[in-house]
Amino acid sequence: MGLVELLKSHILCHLIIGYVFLASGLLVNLLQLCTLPLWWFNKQLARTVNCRLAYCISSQGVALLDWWSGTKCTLYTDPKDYPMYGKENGIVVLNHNFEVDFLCGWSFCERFGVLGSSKVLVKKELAYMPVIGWMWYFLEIVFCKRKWEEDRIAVTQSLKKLRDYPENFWFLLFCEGTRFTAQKHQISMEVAEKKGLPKLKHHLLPRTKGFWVTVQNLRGSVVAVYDTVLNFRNNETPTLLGILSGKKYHADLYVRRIPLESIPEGEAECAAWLHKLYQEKDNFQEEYIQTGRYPGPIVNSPQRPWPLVNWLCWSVLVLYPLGVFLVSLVSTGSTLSILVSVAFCSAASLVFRWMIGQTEISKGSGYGNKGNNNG
Ligand SMILES: CC/C=C\C/C=C\C/C=C\C/C=C\C/C=C\C/C=C\CCC(=O)SCCNC(=O)CCNC(=O)[C@H](O)C(C)(C)COP(=O)(O)OP(=O)(O)OC[C@H]1O[C@@H](n2cnc3c(N)ncnc32)[C@H](O)[C@@H]1OP(=O)(O)O
Ligand SMILES: CCCCCCCCCCCCCCCC(=O)OC[C@@H](O)COP(=O)(O)O
Repeated sequence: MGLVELLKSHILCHLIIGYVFLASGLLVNLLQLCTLPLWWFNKQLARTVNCRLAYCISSQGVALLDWWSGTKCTLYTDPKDYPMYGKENGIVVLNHNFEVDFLCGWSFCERFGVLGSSKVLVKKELAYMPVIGWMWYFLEIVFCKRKWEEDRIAVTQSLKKLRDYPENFWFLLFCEGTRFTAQKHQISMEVAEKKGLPKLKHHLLPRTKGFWVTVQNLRGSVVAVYDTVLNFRNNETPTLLGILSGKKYHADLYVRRIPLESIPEGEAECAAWLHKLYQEKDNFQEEYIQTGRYPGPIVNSPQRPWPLVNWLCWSVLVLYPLGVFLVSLVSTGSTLSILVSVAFCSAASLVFRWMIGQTEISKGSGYGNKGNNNG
């Protein structure tokens, strides 16, 4: 292990990264709160400002993936569709097998200039997470309880609000509704059998209601569905802790652009369309496993320097006062103030570790397991 690798895996570096993320993130959350009065007299300006502020937070995740760990993300897509990416609104349908799939998604959003405005249908539990969850509230992210009877009205209302969004956005849908585990897969295939649907080898059976309601409510403002499949080379299953420790991975993303007008309007027809899409996704996944690649060519989608610039700026801004504070604490501080500071830092590290824990599949929800939500 070289010196740089050793340094990247050192806990002190992780604590510094965590501190920069939490301190800058909470500061941005505070700035977002200050934009509230703006919503009353210029809503579109408030939305644009919030997209820029959100970029300050989510691009730190991209900097960590692209610049700190050096993870590469390769894009397979039709070159004639490439110029449309980032220039139109799209619904992204992605497989949900990896703990860092959201970071790879963010990395692609960044490359196409839609990171600040990116949207997702996300489980309600994440709304309460400091920094990210609070940022999402101001971005008008759509939250769901994964209970259709309770979600139907709230999700529809949130989607309708996005119709006049002033920035281009990608709306991410993990239609499987939860991360893939062997047990959830077995249960969902029992459901597939009961419904007379073909079995999927690499995906859970998609939940169709969220997709249908999204397509219905965003018709006219969203132009296409991006069917996407994500995998990592060498059968790796990356973790956020691995990335934080500087471990380099190689992601391959397949993107297929499907015009929205080709998707049926009726609920049953739309659900059948989605089931067929997942059968095709399953075939792309199988092809990747067998050959190490997807159909179609690789298209170069270069990284931009802005996440790194953003990260460095925030680091200077929040590390300088910390340095000044620590020096004065050591030189003039009482034992009590030193103890209080140590306790505060320990609490902040625990919060950061808890946030990382939210990405871990082993700590995932029981949604989709037997006896839990229609399982
Ligand atoms: C060029 C590059 C392009 C792209 C780059 C890629 C990506 C970048 C894009 C954007 C990035 C943006 C942000 C990313 C950042 C962070 C996001 C991170 C993660 C958060 C994600 C989550 O939180 S996922 C969890 C929440 N989301 C969802 O659940 C969505 C899917 N779910 C639905 O749509 C659901 O329908 C619902 C949530 C709306 C409602 O849930 P409910 O459980 O009530 O669902 P249903 O009513 O649909 O389910 C009941 C039906 O399902 C059948 N059933 C029963 N058991 C099962 C089972 N085990 N598996 C499958 N189906 C089952 C049941 O029989 C019912 O059938 P019906 O026939 O009656 O419908
Ligand atoms: C320097 C920057 C550091 C960035 C690190 C950010 C810290 C962690 C942020 C956590 C962001 C939360 C996103 C995780 C989302 C996720 O993957 O949710 C899973 C859900 O889909 C399904 O849940 P489940 O049913 O439990 O599988």
